[in-house]
Amino acid sequence: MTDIQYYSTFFIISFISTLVIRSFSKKTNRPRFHLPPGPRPLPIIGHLQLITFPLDQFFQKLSTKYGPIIYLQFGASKQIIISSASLATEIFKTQDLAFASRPPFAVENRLTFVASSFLNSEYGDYWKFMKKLCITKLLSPQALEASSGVRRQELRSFLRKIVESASLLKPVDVGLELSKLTNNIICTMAMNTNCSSNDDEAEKCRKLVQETFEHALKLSIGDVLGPFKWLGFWIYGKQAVDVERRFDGMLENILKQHEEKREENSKTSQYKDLIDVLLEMHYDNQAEFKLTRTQIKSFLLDIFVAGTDTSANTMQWTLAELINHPKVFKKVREEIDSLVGNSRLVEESDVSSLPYLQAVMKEILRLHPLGSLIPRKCREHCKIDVFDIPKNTTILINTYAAMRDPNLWDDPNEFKPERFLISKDTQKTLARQDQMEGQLLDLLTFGGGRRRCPGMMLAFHTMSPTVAAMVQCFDWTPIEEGREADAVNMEVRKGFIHVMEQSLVCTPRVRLNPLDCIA
Ligand code: HEM
Repeated sequence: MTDIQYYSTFFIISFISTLVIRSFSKKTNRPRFHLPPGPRPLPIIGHLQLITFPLDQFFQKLSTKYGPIIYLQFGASKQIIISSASLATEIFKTQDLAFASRPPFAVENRLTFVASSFLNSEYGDYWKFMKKLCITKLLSPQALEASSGVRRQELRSFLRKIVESASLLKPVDVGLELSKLTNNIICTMAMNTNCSSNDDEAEKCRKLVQETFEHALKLSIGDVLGPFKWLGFWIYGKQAVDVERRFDGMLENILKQHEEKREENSKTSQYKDLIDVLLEMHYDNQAEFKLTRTQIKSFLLDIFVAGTDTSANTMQWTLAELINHPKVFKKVREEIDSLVGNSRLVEESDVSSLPYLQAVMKEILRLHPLGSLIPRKCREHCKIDVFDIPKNTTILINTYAAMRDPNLWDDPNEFKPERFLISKDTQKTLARQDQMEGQLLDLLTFGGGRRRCPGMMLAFHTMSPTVAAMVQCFDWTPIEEGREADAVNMEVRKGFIHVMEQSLVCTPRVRLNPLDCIA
């Protein structure tokens, strides 16, 4: 189904169904709330007819007219959109607990893994337990230190492939290769399976994660349909169930392989990977939380969905911006050369001594926040500014708009890494100073508060050395429609997340052969 067919179906079904809902609904004595402003809604469909894509840019445009907090209604789905850094900070810091849940996913009960997902879960004991597990076993500073060898090895495999293409003067689908790289890193970190030496299995996993993501977006049509949400499942559910079934099969195999080794390992006190720990919690009747097999699989799917294409797409944006800004590219390269020289490859441990590279990464995360609409649910009735936020309302925090706010950032749409090198006393406003404090930690790109992305440091440990190596070792010529182009097309895909319309394809030319530097 093409995008146009998809959106027309989406529109027609939501229109008909909300019409039906209306005709059956009775008038109730609902409390009167002082809701945020917004455009005048049409009966039944609300603001559906106004929507344009990309969605974050559509909300940004509305916010310039109606302000930083807007109330919108899409069919049966009602939401409040937040577009300023100060209101986002209020949600993430001052009222963090009240906004610590995610909105329910329309058809989650029909999809086993989605129903058990901790990423989408309500705030509560299950979420707390899974988040702790995720951090201690995978994302704590100690776990990241322990997995640095995995990232090093996978980065070298990635660079080898680029050198091969360069020697054949063959264009590389950089987006695809970066997606394989991050997938291999997460696969190996989570499952202790060397994915780059088992390309088929890793590729199967990567495609399944992508399909899961695409189907989840399509199924979100159910939110608009209210009580008729099953219609959304009726149209798209079959494919989603099929993806779940295939993912289940793949993970079941991996769990069985670990179970076979379990007995052996327990005698030899061998290193336990994440799956070993999860299986222990599955078999131990005394465990603090006895995990089901489905919860284990759902947890792994969460880690893949959250941790792979997020970093890959961000790196893709980075290389694209660097190609389009040759002076910045040159400056990053000079910084690396002066620190590292030309006889060894730049390493993860060098990044802390490369301030300009770090500024580039921050500027990319400001301009291109991948999940630019962060979904939260209000757990109790509360107020933002002077407006009522009724209990269970869905909130979308538009980090794309907040981080391009002209009141906070000079030339907000320009790629200017230097802004992150400015000393604190020359910053423009207090709000911005607050945002800059701790630099990495307060970038809204990773959300905030209890639900803030726990993978932020892993993302930096993966992205910074990869980008550094791509700049240190290669020159890149972008390819558009099969021909060399002067610049990369920076168009954003017309959808729900902030990704490039087309995967970045480039011809690499070796400048410093990484294979000569790799022992
Ligand atoms: C550039 C890369 C990444 C970006 C831009 C990103 C962004 C985000 C955002 C915006 C959220 C929602 C935060 C909120 O509600 O306040 C999130 C949640 C999450 N991220 Fe990331 N992320 C990235 C990489 C990663 C990585 C590498 C992992 C590692 C597995 C990861 C794991 C998670 C998890 C588990 C959650 C759910 C947290 C929860 O609901 O409690 N992310 N991420």
